[in-house]
Amino acid sequence: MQRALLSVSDKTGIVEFATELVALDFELVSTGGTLKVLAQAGLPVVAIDDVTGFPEMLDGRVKTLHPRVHAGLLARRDLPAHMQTLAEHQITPIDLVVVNLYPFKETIKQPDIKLAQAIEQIDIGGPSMLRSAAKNYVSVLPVIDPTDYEKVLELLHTDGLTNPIRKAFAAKVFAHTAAYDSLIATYLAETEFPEKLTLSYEKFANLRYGENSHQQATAYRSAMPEAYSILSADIMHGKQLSYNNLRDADTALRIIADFTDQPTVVTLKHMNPAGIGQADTIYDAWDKAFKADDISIFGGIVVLNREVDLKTAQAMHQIFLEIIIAPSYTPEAYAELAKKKNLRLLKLPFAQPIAPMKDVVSVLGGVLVQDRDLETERASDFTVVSEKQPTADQLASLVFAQKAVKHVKSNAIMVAVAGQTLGMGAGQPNRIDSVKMAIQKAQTKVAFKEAVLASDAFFPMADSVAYAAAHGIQAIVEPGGSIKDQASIDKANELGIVLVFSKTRHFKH
Ligand SMILES: NC(=O)c1ncn([C@@H]2O[C@H](COP(=O)(O)O)[C@@H](O)[C@H]2O)c1NC=O
Repeated sequence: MQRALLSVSDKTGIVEFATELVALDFELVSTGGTLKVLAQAGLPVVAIDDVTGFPEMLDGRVKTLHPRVHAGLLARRDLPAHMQTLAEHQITPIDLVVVNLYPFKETIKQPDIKLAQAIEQIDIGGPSMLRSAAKNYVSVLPVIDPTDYEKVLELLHTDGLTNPIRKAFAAKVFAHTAAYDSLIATYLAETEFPEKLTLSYEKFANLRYGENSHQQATAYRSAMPEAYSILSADIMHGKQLSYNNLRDADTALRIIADFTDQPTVVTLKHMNPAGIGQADTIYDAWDKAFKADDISIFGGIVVLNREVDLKTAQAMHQIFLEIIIAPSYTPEAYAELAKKKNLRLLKLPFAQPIAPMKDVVSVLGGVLVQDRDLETERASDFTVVSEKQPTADQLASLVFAQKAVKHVKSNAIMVAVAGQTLGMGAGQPNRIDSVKMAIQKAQTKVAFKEAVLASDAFFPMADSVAYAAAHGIQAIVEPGGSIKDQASIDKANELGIVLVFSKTRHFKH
């Protein structure tokens, strides 16, 4: 007769599983709550106290932590000395361990949970048994997941528990206990940048491929998911998002989060905003965003921060788009947009701000961890450094341009008027080229005569100010901080334009 030890917090399917184990001639051993459920179902079960010779004690902190349990799990069946030791101490080997852990994650997700309550949900005995069983997987099968019960029964019935299959169960245990401990470590940590970085993510979806079709990829979601995340969005229509879609959509969500005060639309391609429009209605905001760059939007992503109405849907329907993300759609708008089979319609509430978590990027051989850039500047953060003062309209345009340029890949330049981007220079290795690109694009727009220019970082020399002024820009905002700031200020004064320092740099690499 083989022995199975069952000790589970999540009792889903345990009675059915245990019934089959009894039919397979297993002797069941169990801890308090699990024993009660099994006994109530009429199953023969030995109490853990009768195995250890000790009562479960200290409010359940010690139940299975005993040599009679762990020697029974860890003894090597192929070593006569080990089996002799078990016999000397009258310890019965354990062949199957069915354990799932105290729900620590679910506990800390609850609002207002106290540290003492969380600590009581740190499982000690369960992971210990699982680890012992997993180390000795050749002889002991650890089962951690109720969705595996059926598979385990089939393997037991068919004598299919080969060593590679047992090893896979062991690996699942160590991944699970590592993830469990990682959450505990993060929860208890007193520092944001610990000596050992342990991150806990769970498989979200296998992706068709990565950035390119020869790269495989999978999306993982944080074990503590954020509400405001592309991975939390409801895909109402269309197929699964690709790797590039997810990155682009994530960028779009980060951008629109900085524009909550008015109906706003962001169009996006290749991680850069193609256009940003703000207006009193969502249709007008769409119209401005679309007209900001009606070429780049082709095949792009649109994110809106208000309900999509029919008029806006009809306008968007004219264009080939990959994804639309909005907090809601009127039924008519949804019906209009859903006519396109391949267009993805996503729903995500925009009430929550971006969580002040860390962003992680990989480099060869490591990762870099930093705070998210959640700074946005208001007019009151600006210092006018030119002799010429901005008008109220220019100030509003400078604030809008500054918010927009933060989301453009460096070296970033944005030419805009309040409520509409007009031209962008993105990702050029020198700033003056970005200035030229942004102005060239913006010049084709009617609103250009009112346009201002924003730069994500300081101008290293006065050439950008000179070029902008020569091409009709009347006001510029940049963080300042260059040793040559004075040259830019002098140039602005010489050419009679406004120069404002925002103080905060917004590199985005
Ligand atoms: N303290 C121990 O020795 C111990 N042994 C097993 N457990 C856990 O107790 C739970 C099951 O308890 P019960 O059968 O009483 O409902 C399982 O989640 C199991 O992982 C323990 N609890 C916490 O560490």
